[in-house]
Amino acid sequence: MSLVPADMRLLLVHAHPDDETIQNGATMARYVAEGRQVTLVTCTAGELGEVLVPELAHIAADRDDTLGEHRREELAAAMAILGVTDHRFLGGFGAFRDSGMKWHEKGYAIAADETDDRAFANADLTQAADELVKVIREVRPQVLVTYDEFGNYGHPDHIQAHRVAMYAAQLAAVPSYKRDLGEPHDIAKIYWCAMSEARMRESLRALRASGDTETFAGMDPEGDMGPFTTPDAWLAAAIDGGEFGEKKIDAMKAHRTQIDPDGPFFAMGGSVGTAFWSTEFYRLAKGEQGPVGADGFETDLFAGL
Ligand SMILES: CC(=O)N[C@H]1[C@@H](O[C@@H]2[C@H](O)[C@H](O)[C@@H](O)[C@H](O)[C@H]2O)O[C@H](CO)[C@@H](O)[C@@H]1O
Ligand SMILES: [Zn+2]
Repeated sequence: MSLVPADMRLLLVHAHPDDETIQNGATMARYVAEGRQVTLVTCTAGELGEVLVPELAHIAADRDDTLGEHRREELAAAMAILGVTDHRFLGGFGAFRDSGMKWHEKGYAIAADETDDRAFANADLTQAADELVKVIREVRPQVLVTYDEFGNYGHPDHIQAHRVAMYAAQLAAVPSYKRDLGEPHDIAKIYWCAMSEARMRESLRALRASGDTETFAGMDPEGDMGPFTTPDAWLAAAIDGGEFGEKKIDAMKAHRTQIDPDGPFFAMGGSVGTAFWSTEFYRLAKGEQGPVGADGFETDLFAGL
C-alpha cells in the first residue's frame, strides 16, 4: 500500500542554523506544500558563526555571545518562509554548543579547538544520540536526511551530526534499547546531502561564460572540484524543488548573519539561474533505491515506499 502525503514523514538532522536551507531548502518547501510532514533537528545554535552584519558585530561569541539566540530567530524566519513548522534543537536550545572551525590549507574545514568540553563535536556520542532517538521514536519518519561521513566539507559539527544521526537511527530501531525513550522505530531510507559534481561544473562554466571570474575564484570548471562535491555516479536522488527555488533563496537570505546576499551563494543563483539552487542531490545510505528517471536518479525521497 503506497503512502499518502499526510503519512509521509521526513526528518532532517543538521549541525547549525542555515545548513538546512542551503542543503535541503527546496526539498523541504516542496514536501510541505505536498502535505508531507517535515521535522528539522538542528544540533547547535551556531554560536561561533560569523556576523556578516556590521551593526550586529557585538553579538559575536567573543563579545556579547548572543549570536546563538539571534540565529534561532533567523532559523525561525527561514522555516516560516519554507513552511516548516516542526523544528527543534537537539536536546533543547543551547544543549550542545557550536564547536567552531578553521580552514585547512587544502580548503576544507577542521576543528578550531578540540579542548572545549561545551562543543558539540566533543559531546558524549551516546548522550547526544539518545536525544535524537527520542525524536525518531516520536516522529517515526520513513526518511532521514543528514550529512555524509565527511560532514560534506569537514566541519567538526557536521561530522558529529552525521555520527549522531546514523547512530541514533540504529539505536532507535533496536527493541531492547531504552524503551523509556519510546517504541522502536526503523527508518526505511537514509540519505546524505550531496553537491553534484556535474552540476557544480556546469554552473561554474555558465559563471565563467558570463564573465564572472570572482565567484569561487581559482576554481576551474574543468579542474578538480575539491572535497565539497560528490561524483554523480554516487548519487541516488535529484529532488527538483521547481518553483520552490525562489523560496529557498529567500530563506537563505533570512540567515543574514551567515550568508551575504552579494556573496558566492547568490552569484550562483544570479547568472546561472535559480535552477542551480532548486535541484538538490542525495546519496542513499540505507534502503533500496526506488523507481528512477532517465538520468538514473529518484525524483522523490519516498520513492519505493
Ligand atoms: C554552512 C556552515 O556550516 N557554516 C558554519 C561555519 O561557518 C563558516 C565559518 O564561520 C568560517 O570561519 C567562515 O570562513 C565560513 O565562511 C563560514 O561558512 O562554521 C561556523 C562556526 O562553527 C558555524 O557557526 C557556521 O554555521
Ligand atoms: Zn553547518
